[in-house]
Amino acid sequence: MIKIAPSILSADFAKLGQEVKEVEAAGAELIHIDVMDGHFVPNITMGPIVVEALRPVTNLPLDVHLMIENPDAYIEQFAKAGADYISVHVEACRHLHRTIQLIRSLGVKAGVVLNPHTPIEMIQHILDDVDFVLFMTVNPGFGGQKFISSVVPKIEALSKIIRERGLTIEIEVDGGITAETIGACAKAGATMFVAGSAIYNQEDRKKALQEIKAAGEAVLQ
Ligand SMILES: O=C(CO)[C@H](O)[C@H](O)COP(=O)(O)O
Ligand SMILES: [Fe+2]
Repeated sequence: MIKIAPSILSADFAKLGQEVKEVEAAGAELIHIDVMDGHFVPNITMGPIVVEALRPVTNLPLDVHLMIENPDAYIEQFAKAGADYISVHVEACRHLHRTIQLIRSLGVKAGVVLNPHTPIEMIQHILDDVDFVLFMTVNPGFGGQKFISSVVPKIEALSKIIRERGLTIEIEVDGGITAETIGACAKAGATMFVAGSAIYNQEDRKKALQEIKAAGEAVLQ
């Protein structure tokens, strides 16, 4: 089962509601919202008011990817705004266990994100407490970057640990996902895929989304 989460980072911000509705109609399973603060990453994007504005526009779960310092200070605002999934970077959290508990206490699915160079050992003691793990396959901060294939063995290794420990954690992949790159990640055990430029920068978004999903499902058959 492959879930596609279009990232609105590559959408037209002047008509965000329409852009979300379009990918929902095209078959998306989640809407991915990239929150950047200009500190943790060298870019500034959107905050809770955008999540709140989009909440009534779609029935899809809102997947909020926090690329910010001190996420604890903003998690409640994002939850109240309507986030269904919130993920935080292990590199940005001083007290990761506390942060994950905070997200869950608000009734939101909690995820931890690893940058391309961050080893999976960093999260082995939080696996009992998270709903999903997000692997960055680009350095966070911008859409439209090239997929970093050296992350794939990390996905494979985590999938094996999840299986061995009998956990029910979903694996999400974010960055440079296309019909060409999704297969290796799906084969490695990922089930949720963020795609920004590969959907929103295309003339026919529905066709682009369906091709990416089909390429992911093809390797599972
Ligand atoms: O978190 C992100 C960047 O930090 C984005 O979700 C990601 O880059 C999506 O864009 P694309 O599919 O174009 O790579
Ligand atoms: Fe993201």
